[in-house]
Amino acid sequence: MISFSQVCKRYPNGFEALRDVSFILEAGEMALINGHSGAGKSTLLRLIAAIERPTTGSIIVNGQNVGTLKGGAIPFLRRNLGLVFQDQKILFDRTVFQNVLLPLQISGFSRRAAIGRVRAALDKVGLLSREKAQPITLSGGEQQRLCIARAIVNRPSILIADEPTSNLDADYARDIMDMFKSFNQVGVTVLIATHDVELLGNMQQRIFTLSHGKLTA
Ligand SMILES: Nc1ncnc2c1ncn2[C@@H]1O[C@H](COP(=O)(O)OP(=O)(O)OP(=O)(O)O)[C@@H](O)[C@H]1O
Repeated sequence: MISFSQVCKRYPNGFEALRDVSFILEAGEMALINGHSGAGKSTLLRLIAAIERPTTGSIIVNGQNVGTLKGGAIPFLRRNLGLVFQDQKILFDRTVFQNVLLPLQISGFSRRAAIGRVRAALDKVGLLSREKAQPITLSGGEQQRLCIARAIVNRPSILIADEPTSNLDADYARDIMDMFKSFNQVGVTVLIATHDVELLGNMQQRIFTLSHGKLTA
């Protein structure tokens, strides 16, 4: 469950990116965050992952108060979060398999225990047959799938994605959205920021709209 209560985020330069934002996303729900460029979508997602801290208000993620979490507890919070953020670069000097293995190695899995999980994650995103490939040989849509495999390999209870369909054509974008829906259908809580209004037209999910840092719907 993700709960925001009267959250404000003011960056050090004084800019107020989020103002009095409150909402609850129940465990197992899926929602989209829509809004103009600069509306605060990425800021909201970064707060959930404790990449940024709220200035005021409280943010509860899986029962933990993320705003006051000590630095040492953050890796444990993130283990339960699958993050698909644009600044998480693919490692182009490693294979597809090795890219997905990395989060498990960081979590301390033995290679033997990790192999099955990596293959299961690649299978879910349709990239199992490309496990030995170099990421540079993947299409844009396949690279995005690789990022998703990397986000889900830890089997997180919450999946958060920032503009996961940007730069993809409509068919690929639909595929990626269908993938998120299928994760949600097996119980994962999913929150996706997108400004792709065309995509929103096809979605049955809850939609939060941000405008100049305020939740308007
Ligand atoms: N570290 C920062 N310091 C100062 N201002 C910031 C910082 N990060 C973001 N902002 C500002 O906060 C506002 C919200 O940014 P954010 O990236 O959350 O918007 P967004 O809705 O995700 O936009 P986009 O769709 O363009 O990615 C913007 O005006 C941005 O310039």
